[in-house]
Amino acid sequence: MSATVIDGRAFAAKVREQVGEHVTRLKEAHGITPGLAVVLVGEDPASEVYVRSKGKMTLEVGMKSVEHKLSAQTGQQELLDLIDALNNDPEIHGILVQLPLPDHLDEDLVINSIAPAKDVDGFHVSNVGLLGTGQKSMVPCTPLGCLMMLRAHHGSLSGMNAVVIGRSNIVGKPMAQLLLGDSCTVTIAHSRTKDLPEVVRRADIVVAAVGRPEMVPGDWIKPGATVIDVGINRIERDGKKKLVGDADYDSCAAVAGAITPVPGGVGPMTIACLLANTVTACCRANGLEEPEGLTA
Ligand SMILES: NC(=O)C1=CN([C@@H]2O[C@H](COP(=O)(O)OP(=O)(O)OC[C@H]3O[C@@H](n4cnc5c(N)ncnc54)[C@H](OP(=O)(O)O)[C@@H]3O)[C@@H](O)[C@H]2O)C=CC1
Ligand SMILES: Nc1nc(=O)c2c([nH]1)NC[C@@H]1CN(c3ccc(C(=O)N[C@@H](CCC(=O)O)C(=O)O)cc3)C=[N+]21
Ligand SMILES: [Mg+2]
Repeated sequence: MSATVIDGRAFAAKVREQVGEHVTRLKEAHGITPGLAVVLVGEDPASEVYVRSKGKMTLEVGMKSVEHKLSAQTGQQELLDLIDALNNDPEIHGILVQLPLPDHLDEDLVINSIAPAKDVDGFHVSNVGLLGTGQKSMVPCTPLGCLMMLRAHHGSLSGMNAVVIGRSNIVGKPMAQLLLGDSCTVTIAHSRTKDLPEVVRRADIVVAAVGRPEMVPGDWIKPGATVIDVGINRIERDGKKKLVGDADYDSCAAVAGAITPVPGGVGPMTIACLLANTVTACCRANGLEEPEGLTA
């Protein structure tokens, strides 16, 4: 048996199409164009690729896209002043500050200076608290994209055993919250977890968000389980540059029931959810009914 490949690229295209329809409706019925601002500090080449692709897709769905590229030496106050200006700009509905920030900047302080209603990453402490207590919030894009694919594949997730490998604030922890919200029995594993293979073997759903190339082998996977691979790792093999996930794709696909590939899985869904969150933020800011099916 071989796994169903969950096509994140195709799924993301459908989400963007829905987002585009809402953007058209906002423009035609209300004269409003949703706007997203992306702030990039320093010149990490991988981040620049990602920021460019976000900008392109933002324009494709008809939204306004603004990029602020600041030098790696940007001071904390300068960055806070820019965020303050974006917070007060009525044409901007979503603000994303690309992480990680250079070491001299206080990431928590910067993220928490974004107006929660414009925090389309869902990283502000007030959105984290709202998500954790089951209240309406902005939901982090990567976990939201994973949840959408899981719901589409399984229908209900109720009662399933989910193991999330990784406990970061941007992926692992919010992913666990969303799975709990859908009534999974959730285990969060991390670098101190004892006997990780045994823990993973109990999972009906495995979400790998570790940042270690091909760390999860097929013999950790319960036959028929669903593997969601969040990892984006750039490696070189046989002299060629390659992008691989945190799961060893071939051996996992041989035993899993379903699996997301890298590239073409979670990554494109992350960007589609960013656009979805921007439309949601725009609707909320204007007291309009928000799109259905585009949030948790
Ligand atoms: N597709 C997408 O859209 C996105 C992809 N990513 C990718 O996802 C991956 C994870 O990102 P992120 O959450 O930011 O990473 P972090 O580095 O912030 O967190 C990694 C987590 O993995 C855990 N970990 C590390 N080594 C092991 C191990 N040997 N066994 C078990 N757990 C381990 C760490 O544990 P501990 O806490 O104990 O240190 C930590 O909790 C990366 O590859 C990143 O590039 C990230 C964001 C979006
Ligand atoms: N504030 C903030 N929010 C983020 O959401 C955020 C961030 N900072 N910092 C970096 C990580 C990483 N991330 C990715 C999103 C999409 C792809 C993506 O589209 N990947 C393509 C491949 C792209 C390629 O070829 O390089 C794919 O998987 O198919 C990758 C990585 C969002 N992040
Ligand atoms: Mg980190």
